Amino acid sequence: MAFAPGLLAGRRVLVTGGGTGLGRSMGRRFLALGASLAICGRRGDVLDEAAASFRAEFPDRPVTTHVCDIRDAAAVEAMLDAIWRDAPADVLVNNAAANFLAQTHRLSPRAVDAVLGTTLHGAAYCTIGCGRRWIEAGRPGVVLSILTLSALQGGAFTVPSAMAKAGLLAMTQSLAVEWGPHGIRLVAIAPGTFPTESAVARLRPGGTDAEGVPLGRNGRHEELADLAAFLVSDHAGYITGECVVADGGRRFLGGARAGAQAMLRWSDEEWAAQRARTPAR
Ligand SMILES: CCCCCCCCC/C=C/C(=O)SCCNC(=O)CCNC(=O)[C@H](O)C(C)(C)COP(=O)(O)OP(=O)(O)OC[C@H]1O[C@@H](n2cnc3c(N)ncnc32)[C@H](O)[C@@H]1OP(=O)(O)O
Ligand SMILES: NC(=O)C1=CN([C@@H]2O[C@H](COP(=O)(O)OP(=O)(O)OC[C@H]3O[C@@H](n4cnc5c(N)ncnc54)[C@H](OP(=O)(O)O)[C@@H]3O)[C@@H](O)[C@H]2O)C=CC1
Repeated sequence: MAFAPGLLAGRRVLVTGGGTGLGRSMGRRFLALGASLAICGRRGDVLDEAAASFRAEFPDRPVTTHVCDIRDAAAVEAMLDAIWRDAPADVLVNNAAANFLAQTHRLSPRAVDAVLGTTLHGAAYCTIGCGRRWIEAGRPGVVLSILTLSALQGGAFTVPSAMAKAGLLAMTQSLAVEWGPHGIRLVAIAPGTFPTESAVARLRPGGTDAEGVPLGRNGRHEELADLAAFLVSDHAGYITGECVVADGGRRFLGGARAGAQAMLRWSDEEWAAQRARTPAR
């Protein structure tokens, strides 16, 4: 571990989508650094399994689970009320997101809403709900949003996701100003490829080789977790409104997202096959 073990001692962190993938890896690192953790998602069994694994590894660290569809603003408020009843959260990590590969001209309104509803609206509800509580109580706070490279450079075939993540970047920059006087920091990470079961199935039909990555490999979960821990800690106390890219240099090799060049030539059959192998959730 790269940091002093007590780096996040006494901090209460809420990670949306913290039962799987990168959210789970970040949550684990926050616990290891002394934080207590709340995780949310739509599937209670997934959250319970993650919490059991956390408790087995960190028996003295509090972990709570919250079944919550963040697309539902009232459900987000109810979750935040439940968390605050124990004690106020200090850190929010906007990690939950929805995404799939699709040709944009074929997206239905419901498909657009499915992505924007979670990735943009859900993160906005969580951020505003935490910010309002912090400001009313005169408490500081930190919001870390997990973006993607497409927030910075567009993302063909994942257009609603790119739109949503770009919106979160605008939120980060805007609220850094508006909420700065209240001692609230907003920071973001734009990860390159950090393989997770869900993202591989949805977004990398051809596998996860590191083509187009100057450093020659994909990201490791512990590298993202280290960066997240630093950014939410007091060591990053003068950083706000900033987005840190962790992509092994991929952004500088060319514009198109890895894989998009081949997708430009996919047939209708190949798109149908990709749709068929994309898990519903
Ligand atoms: C390592 C890797 C590096 C990857 C490197 C690149 C990284 C990119 C950065 C982003 C990464 C991520 O976000 S990774 C995170 C990915 N994780 C997730 O997506 C988890 C959550 N996702 C989900 O729950 C589902 O996939 C999702 C469809 C979004 C929502 O599920 P719901 O049950 O709410 O919705 P559904 O009822 O199934 O579908 C709603 C509508 O969307 C349509 N729809 C559903 N799937 C569709 C599809 N594939 N193509 C077109 N349209 C689709 C349906 O037909 C519906 O429209 P109608 O037919 O009109 O009714
Ligand atoms: N993996 C990668 O290479 C990259 C990932 N990212 C970003 O990292 C983050 C995590 O991605 P990753 O770990 O790969 O993917 P996952 O699919 O594993 O993570 C998404 C999590 O969000 C939860 N979630 C989805 N929709 C909702 C909702 N409506 N309400 C509440 N929770 C929801 C899911 O749980 P449930 O389904 O139970 O609700 C799941 O736990 C995302 O923001 C993604 O955009 C960015 C760039 C690259």
